[in-house]
Amino acid sequence: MISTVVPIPLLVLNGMSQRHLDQIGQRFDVCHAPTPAQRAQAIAGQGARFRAVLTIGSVGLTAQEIGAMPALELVCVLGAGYENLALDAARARGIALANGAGTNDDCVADHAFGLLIAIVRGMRALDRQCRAGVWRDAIGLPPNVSGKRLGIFGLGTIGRKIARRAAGFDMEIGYHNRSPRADVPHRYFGSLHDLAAWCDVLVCATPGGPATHHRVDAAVLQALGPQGYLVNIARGSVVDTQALAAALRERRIAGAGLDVYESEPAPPQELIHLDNVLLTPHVAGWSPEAVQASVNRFLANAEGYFAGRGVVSPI
Ligand SMILES: NC(=O)C1=CN([C@@H]2O[C@H](COP(=O)(O)OP(=O)(O)OC[C@H]3O[C@@H](n4cnc5c(N)ncnc54)[C@H](O)[C@@H]3O)[C@@H](O)[C@H]2O)C=CC1
Ligand SMILES: O=CC(=O)O
Repeated sequence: MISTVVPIPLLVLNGMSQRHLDQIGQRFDVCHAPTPAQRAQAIAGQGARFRAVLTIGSVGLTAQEIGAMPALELVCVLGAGYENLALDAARARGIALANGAGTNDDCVADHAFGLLIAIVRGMRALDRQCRAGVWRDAIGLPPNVSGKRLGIFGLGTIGRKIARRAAGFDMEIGYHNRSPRADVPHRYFGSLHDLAAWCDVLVCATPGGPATHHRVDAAVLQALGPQGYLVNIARGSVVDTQALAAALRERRIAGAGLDVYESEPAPPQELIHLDNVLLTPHVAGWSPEAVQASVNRFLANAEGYFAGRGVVSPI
């Protein structure tokens, strides 16, 4: 039987594999525009027909673009963050909003913990020294991870997954959120500065955006201290890059493991020559499993919305 249902026009702004575009294309009329030029051209030429947009946090969607799509009803982001999505403009239009909360949390928590272990145990330097024939007695021994104090800035979906992993290492766990959570046994700190002064490793797992901009500043790094480590899998904007580079250079903190940067899509020049920092290319939330789960969540959100049931994971 030939279907007479007309597929709904969907603008996809993020990079995506052909396999996933094909999966989405079975149900939607996909226009894939991952480069700035393609995006501008798609919105200028076909803006009037799109009823849905798929994007990611870093790529976002601006108020001006929303204004150029009069039929737009639904905006979804793959993954968790949505810091560059013009929420106010979308809400003012009554546009439904959804993200992929919880689709990549295990992947991010694994990655955060990988960075944590690698920086505390000094894996980067050990690897280099081992290849150069430097053996154990000639180096300073890196400390234990087990038993250390972990401070989590942003104890949400991902922060709690990091805490679960830390519990397996007998770490003491403290956290800072805007307010304490009733559903966790961990110690709450009303100030990020106090959390940093208490912990051995500070992990950032908050959203980006103005409310968290440069919350990890020179004073917080000073409180973390020369034996302290920083892990950032949240957003680059959460950490003041200049303050971090100075603290690492002057050994006012022991080390850092970073997945996200203010300067994406590249790490800052100030950091790349430093030995006490481990850098990964904003990949913490991206694994084949996590991407597939995010695509499936997008389909559940979009199909739910267009079937009149509403989205599964609203923003
Ligand atoms: N590096 C990567 O590949 C990935 C990074 N992320 C980042 O992780 C973030 C967190 O994701 P989820 O845990 O799913 O979000 P979530 O919303 O479940 O948790 C965020 C937590 O941060 C806290 N928070 C928010 N604003 C705050 C503020 N101003 N001060 C103190 N605490 C605040 C919230 O209370 C909440 O507990 C995302 O928004 C995204 O930016 C997420 C996935 C992958
Ligand atoms: O950065 C990735 C996300 O899921 O947010």
